[in-house]
Amino acid sequence: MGIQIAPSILSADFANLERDILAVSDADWLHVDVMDGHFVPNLTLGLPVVERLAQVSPLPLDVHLMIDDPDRWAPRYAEIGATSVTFHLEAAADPRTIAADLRSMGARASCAIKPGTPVEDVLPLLDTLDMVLVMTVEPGFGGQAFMADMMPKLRTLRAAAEAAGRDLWLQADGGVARDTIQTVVEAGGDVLVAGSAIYGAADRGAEIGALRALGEAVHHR
Ligand SMILES: O=C(CO)[C@@H](O)[C@H](O)COP(=O)(O)O
Repeated sequence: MGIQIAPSILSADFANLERDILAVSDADWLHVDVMDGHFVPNLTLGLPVVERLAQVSPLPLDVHLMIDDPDRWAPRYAEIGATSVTFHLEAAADPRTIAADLRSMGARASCAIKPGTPVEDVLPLLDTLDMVLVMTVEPGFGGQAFMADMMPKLRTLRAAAEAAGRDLWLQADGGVARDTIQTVVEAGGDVLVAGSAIYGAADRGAEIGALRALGEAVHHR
């Protein structure tokens, strides 16, 4: 499996989402941050908008739910066409059932952990998951500084997946840019979310290409 570049539309122009989605069509996945103003101190978009994004996006939709009660809402995002649905472990009442529901609907089941959540908390769930998202900033906002001290979590997860013979996707989200992407890939990350790095670039396609080349140069799986 090669690395996947996933532009985060949190850094796009929300008045021109279709235009800004088409501007990153050289990427692999489209990362959509759903925030509810409760689980995180920011509010973005919800089901009706994501449903339309799924219809206009040429890329598979990678939905990151930063919301309370993912047990109720996560399957709804699979229903409207998300390819991956990530829920936060800290918000989930029954993560195994959420993951099973997502898989039964044909979506990739993914669980995220915030910087303060120990990686050990997600390890018992790996058999139910297709991806784990390691937050490399506090969730809520784009443009924050990358937390290199999250890399041991990626290493632990990659080692656990390999020991179990699993092709687990490992996503890193927050502060991923040209100067940090190789650190993430070396630690075992293979799905790289980048918001400000891509949307802040004058040529978004070129930035995606540059990030991919840097990541591929150190990717050994
Ligand atoms: O989930 C989040 C923030 O909570 C991210 O997806 C951000 O959108 C990443 O933005 P950058 O750090 O790449 O600017």
